Amino acid sequence: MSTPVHDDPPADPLARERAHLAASRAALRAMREDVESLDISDVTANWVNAQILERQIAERVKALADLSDTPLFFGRLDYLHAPGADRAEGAEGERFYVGRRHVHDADGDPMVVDWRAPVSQPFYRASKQDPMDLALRRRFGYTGGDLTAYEDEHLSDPAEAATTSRLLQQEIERPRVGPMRDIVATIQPEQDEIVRAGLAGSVCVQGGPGTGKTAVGLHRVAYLLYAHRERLARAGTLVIGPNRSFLHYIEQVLPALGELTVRQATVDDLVAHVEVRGTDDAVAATVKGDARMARVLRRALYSHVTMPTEPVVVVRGSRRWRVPAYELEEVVRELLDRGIRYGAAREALPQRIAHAVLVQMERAGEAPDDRVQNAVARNAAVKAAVKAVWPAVDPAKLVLRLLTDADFLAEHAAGLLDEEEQKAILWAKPVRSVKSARWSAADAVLIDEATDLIERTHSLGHVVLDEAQDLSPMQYRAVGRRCTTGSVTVLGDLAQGTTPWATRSWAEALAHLGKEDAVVEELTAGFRVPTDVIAYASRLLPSIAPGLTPVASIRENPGFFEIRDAAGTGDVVAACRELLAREGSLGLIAADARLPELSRALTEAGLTHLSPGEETTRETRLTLVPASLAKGLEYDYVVLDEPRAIVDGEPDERTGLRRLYVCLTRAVSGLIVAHTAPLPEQLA
Ligand SMILES: Nc1ncnc2c1ncn2[C@@H]1O[C@H](COP(=O)(O)OP(=O)(O)OP(=O)(O)O)[C@@H](O)[C@H]1O
Repeated sequence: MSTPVHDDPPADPLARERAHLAASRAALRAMREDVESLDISDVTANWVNAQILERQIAERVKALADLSDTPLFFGRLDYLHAPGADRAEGAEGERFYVGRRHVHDADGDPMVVDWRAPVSQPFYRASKQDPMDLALRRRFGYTGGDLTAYEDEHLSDPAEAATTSRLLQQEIERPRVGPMRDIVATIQPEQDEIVRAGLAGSVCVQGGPGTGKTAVGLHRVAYLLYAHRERLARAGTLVIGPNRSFLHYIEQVLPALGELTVRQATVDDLVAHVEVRGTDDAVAATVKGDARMARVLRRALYSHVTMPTEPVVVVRGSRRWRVPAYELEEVVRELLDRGIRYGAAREALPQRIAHAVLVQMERAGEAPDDRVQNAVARNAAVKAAVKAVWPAVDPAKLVLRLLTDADFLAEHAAGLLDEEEQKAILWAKPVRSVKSARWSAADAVLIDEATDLIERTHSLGHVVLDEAQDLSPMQYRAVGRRCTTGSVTVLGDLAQGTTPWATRSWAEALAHLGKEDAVVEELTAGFRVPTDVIAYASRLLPSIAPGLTPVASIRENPGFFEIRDAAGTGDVVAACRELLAREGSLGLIAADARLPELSRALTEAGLTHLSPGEETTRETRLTLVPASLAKGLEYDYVVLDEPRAIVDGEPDERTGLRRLYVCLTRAVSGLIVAHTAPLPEQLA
């Protein structure tokens, strides 16, 4: 519950602010009605244009919807001086209401300015040290859709001491239900710097659990789309997350910020050239994910190029033109040296050979034009030469051959992969075709690399890569080639890496991405996990990521934290029931292998439960979460079942402890750790 934090002076400023809210709502309604009533019959000459325009109008109407549960503005800024015309959306005013979207009155004067506009920036960044020309920053508190409170900071008044905002604190401590929500009203200065970093540069954020990495990444996309709308509309933006349930969890944040066009995908989605039906053991997957594989693939691909030994003889009319083998070789070498894609060079080769023929024709006194050159390039003899020298290669077949033909692999992996490594990735059984092969996720990444060697991958304007620490070098390369001409925001936590190939340093990761010049920022203020819980989980840090700064929780509510001896699943179910009596969502997190037993126990006890990615509602607030899917998610309360089993579920102790660190850091308001087996020594 928000309460007025301010004693209302007689003029009742709260009533005035409410009046501004009502007027802004009316103005937004008028803006929407304007768009709805647009008559496009005069301006559209044809049906296609009309369809496009209608769709744009429908989207605009949607963007102008007044969502009753999200406040139209959450802050007010009173400048000491009117901001310069170059900086402001409405330069003549000195007072601005900051909200999710721009609203103007009938004269076009701003009633609410977009949080992403330059004039809104001091709302997030101004401080007593640097008031940014603000006389007043006002935050609003809402109950339901009603404006019920406000809180002032007179940043330029030397007599007023700096305070922590109560409304901000209440917002951070609010219980969580359902999917992730936006944080526009409470973005912190260090977060805002990342959100508003320029489009040209890449940014890498290292941050412990709950420091807002995902939130920052999503708000950064929304900001970039605002600041560079046209460029990004052309080039496209993409958010990459670790799995479906995570993407479901975050998918509503951008639409809530008015951004409907951003694609969200997993790395597996990006490289889906073949159907993935197989798996690799850890050793094979690690070798396949190693950056050395890129060189193996390049060598294997270019082994198809052979130097010509025969001349090309082109017959035209009564004349024969002969390009000798040594001259063809020069052409091929020049194409190899230029470093263009395999496929592009293959396409250029016929024209190069034709050019050599044309030079001879000219020497013989003929005056051939472009049409002749094109005809020569299509000549059967030229085509046959190209096929022999620079054959077409199918990327999946190339990878298939490397994984099934020991000699072929040995030839191209020589000096790169040792014998053991080669053996690890060779398929045990012969495979007949690309279709029948049981491709693994790592294989699909290899095919993607080969595809890119042949044909350049389309590059986007901006890519946000979340939970990056789990990517293999080859996966980083796959992401990197999707933003060669754009920039990337990399978000991750080295302590939460749970793959055998997990990232050891951000410098290494950025090199694989091809973004060595990215700035690495660190976030250490924790918004999710209560102090006692994060302190407990941080005991694992020296074993899982020595050198990382532990997260400092900024939650004031100490939360609820208990470690219990459990006699069996009955006690785990009892702990769930106990926490369900409180407000908010509940996650029961357990080792993957323990899920069937726990699911049965919950059902028998009459507790309906969901799977991660399914939306919690007021009626069903319990989700049964396998440890392997807990990453990135959060619940108001968590019951953590049997830590030892979570550690033992992983191939090695360090990965196990990292998985446990992830699971321990999902709770917002409270955590019960229920164990029968002894706890790992770091936590005992
Ligand atoms: N400035 C903020 N104001 C209010 N809430 C915030 C703020 N920053 C982050 N949060 C909240 O803290 C929680 C954790 O944020 P988020 O999931 O982005 O963290 P993360 O760093 O990605 O965590 P993890 O590493 O565990 O995936 C979310 O509920 C988010 O909304």
